[in-house]
Amino acid sequence: MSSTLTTETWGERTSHWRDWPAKHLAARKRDLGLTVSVVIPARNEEATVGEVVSRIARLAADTGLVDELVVIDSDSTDKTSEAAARAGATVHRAREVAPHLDTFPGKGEALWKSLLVTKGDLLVFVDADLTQWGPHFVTGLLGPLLSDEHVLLVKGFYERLYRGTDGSVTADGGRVTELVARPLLSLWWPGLAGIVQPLAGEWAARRDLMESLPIPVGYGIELAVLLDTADQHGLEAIAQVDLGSRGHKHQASHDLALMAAELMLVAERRRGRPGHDKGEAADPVRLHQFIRSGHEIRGYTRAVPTHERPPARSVTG
Ligand SMILES: O=c1ccn([C@@H]2O[C@H](COP(=O)(O)OP(=O)(O)O[C@H]3O[C@H](CO)[C@@H](O)[C@H](O)[C@H]3O)[C@@H](O)[C@H]2O)c(=O)[nH]1
Ligand SMILES: O=C(O)[C@H](O)COP(=O)(O)O
Repeated sequence: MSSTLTTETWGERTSHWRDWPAKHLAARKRDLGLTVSVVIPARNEEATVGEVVSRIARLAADTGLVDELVVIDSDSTDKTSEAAARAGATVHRAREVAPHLDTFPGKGEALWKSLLVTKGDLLVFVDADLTQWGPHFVTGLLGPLLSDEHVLLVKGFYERLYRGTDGSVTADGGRVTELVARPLLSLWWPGLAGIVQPLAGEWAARRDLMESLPIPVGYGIELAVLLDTADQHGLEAIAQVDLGSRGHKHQASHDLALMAAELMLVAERRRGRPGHDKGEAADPVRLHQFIRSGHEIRGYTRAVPTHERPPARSVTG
């Protein structure tokens, strides 16, 4: 089945997960002699991480497509590590990986640390808070990497389900994608505007690529990797795959504002603001927010994570 996306630039680099049967991929992987690591970053995801791990572990056992299944516990205060290990993952705590390199909170940090403890030639990233998804996310993302050596980065895309507080489900998810990422790309990187889910937490990349890029420690990682890959390797290095539908645990809009600020910072740096080169820590950036309490409006600020890790290859030698 082909994807229905027909934009001129992206049409030919867009596929559907059904285009990539697991059996064919496993044979191709064997022929190429490549190994695959699936990495799941998780902070306080004890409710969902076990199911995500166990379904991918089953795919690994059934197909031989996954050589390593790793959860990076990102400073969880619940039983995420235990649930992930019980379900069959190898678990590392982000702060305990290469402790001499210090530690930062954040998803980007978890994925950067994963580069120091995994071995796969191909890396597949899957979020731990998924509620609607399937192991076809993994096979779909591997398809373009196993079929075309010029592809370095594969982004998943899907219908974004949104579960309201009353339990109703609509296709209105992806608030930061719609309100920040898409406008940023359309204004400043129109060549990338055909990426359907630029912030997708489900994506795959070659290790060589990942080890060559600076990685923002927070939620800027997806946008940074997309922009830097396009900048250094061209749009030909990027493919995307239709993965169907995806549901996940939602953050409050108020918290997503921090993510939005992180994305704007990543974009601003890559637009070349003087004195804010890639990978350089900026001055502290604070997000100003307000809470109403009775008749009072109270202002407060939160720190926006600004740090970017250097390319992993610079610390692994
Ligand atoms: O400090 C953190 C925060 C999150 N996570 C994990 O990262 C994944 C995604 O985090 P989540 O808070 O669910 O992000 P979303 O609100 O869903 O944000 C979307 O947009 C982000 C910005 O591009 C992407 O990083 C996410 O993967 C994508 O789902 C989950 O498994 C989290 O447990 C960590 O490991 N450490
Ligand atoms: O991609 C996004 O915009 C964020 O993950 C938020 O998604 P949500 O609005 O579906 O929670």
